[in-house]
Amino acid sequence: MSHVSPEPAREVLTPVTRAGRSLMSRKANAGPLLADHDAASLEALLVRAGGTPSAARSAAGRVVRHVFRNGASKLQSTEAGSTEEGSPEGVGAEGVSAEAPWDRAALAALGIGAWAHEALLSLQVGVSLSVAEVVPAGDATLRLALRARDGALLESVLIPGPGRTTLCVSSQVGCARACAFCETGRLGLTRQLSAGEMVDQVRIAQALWRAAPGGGGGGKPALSNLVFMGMGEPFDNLGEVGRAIRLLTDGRALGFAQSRVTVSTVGVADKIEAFFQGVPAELAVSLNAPDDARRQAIMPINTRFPLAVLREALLRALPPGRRVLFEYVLFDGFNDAPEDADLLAALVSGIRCRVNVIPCNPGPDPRLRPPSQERLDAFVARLSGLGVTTLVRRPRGRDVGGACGQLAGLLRQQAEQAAVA
Ligand SMILES: C[S@@+](CC[C@H](N)C(=O)[O-])C[C@H]1O[C@@H](n2cnc3c(N)ncnc32)[C@H](O)[C@@H]1O
Ligand code: SF4
Repeated sequence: MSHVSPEPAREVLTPVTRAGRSLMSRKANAGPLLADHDAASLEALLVRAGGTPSAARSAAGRVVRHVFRNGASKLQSTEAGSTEEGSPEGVGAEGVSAEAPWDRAALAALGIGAWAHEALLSLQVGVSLSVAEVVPAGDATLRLALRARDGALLESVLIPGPGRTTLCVSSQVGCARACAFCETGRLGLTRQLSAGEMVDQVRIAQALWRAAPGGGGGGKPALSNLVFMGMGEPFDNLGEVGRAIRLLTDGRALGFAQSRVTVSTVGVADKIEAFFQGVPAELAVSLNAPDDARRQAIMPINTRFPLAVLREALLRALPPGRRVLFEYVLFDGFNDAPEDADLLAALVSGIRCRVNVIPCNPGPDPRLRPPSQERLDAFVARLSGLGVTTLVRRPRGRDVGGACGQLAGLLRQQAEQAAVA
């Protein structure tokens, strides 16, 4: 558990670019968020405020139910069709408003004593992000550009499916890991997101989806699945990611099933054990190459954690009955030969897993292109033939820059405008 901090960070990690230059100030922020807490850290806060452990636990439980479960039904998107920066067709929202009442009377009505009121009312319960842009793709995917209280821009992607609706959540603004094929990696790291900012991506998406024609109760499946596969490397922000997921999966709060929440890591091997011990979610690991030489060429993380180290860490930490989802982005002529499927099968052998094969989306390096359908089919057939459970992840939202590895759009526009000015 050493990497999963029990307390919300009062100040996020120093925001720096890859060049080490400070980009963002959080001074403008209007105070700590209730959603930065899970029930356990809220309980600890209430003990510090003078409550007994049992009174604090009971009050924390009532508060998370009031704000995140009962309050969720009151969250609404406002002004459909109008956004801060434009009026996309279909779903649109200026913001998300009308949360649960939050004052002394509301707390008293919950049976929470006056001893806890000041500490609780110092926390903001409103959604901390505003909707900057909602961009619908041709395949019904929605790319959501969201603005934090300090002006930082981040993106989430809502992916409706026939049987389920999934939200792709960001864990950082940018990413420090610099994978050659990923637009987010090209940005460098701007700053960490807090747990509350991750929870608020979900709260906003839920409200927008409910308001969408046919969304939510209107016949389309409700938002039920979360994948931490948006901007950023979740294991580089594991304390906040863990706290967000504990709140998201708390039955009194947002109530997502652990089996429907997946965290994807680039392969930060020394945090895998902490993940399994402290985060109630499934694990995905991005492999993307079948040997060290090629992985190193496109993923700088491989220098620190080569494939053998990653494999060893997984074998050691994977709890009984659990399995890993391996992600393998397929690049034409680079890692998609039949012999590469053989190497990949050997790499994952002995690990309970599935492999998700992902045809590459256009990214920063024009030399990395998706394979032909024939090569994709041949690779999948070869891997499956070796006994590896293999699925193909079809690109969603590619036409609006919302597919895997493409999230960076608004941030890059902003940087380009700043360069011109
Ligand atoms: C954007 S990452 C975020 C999560 C985490 N940082 C990671 O790398 O696993 C989510 C997934 O997108 C994949 N990805 C990145 N760039 C891509 C691209 N251009 N085409 C297809 N998938 C890509 C990554 O390999 C990873 O499996
Ligand atoms: S693939 Fe993941 S780890 Fe690599 S740069 Fe993109 S977001 Fe970061």
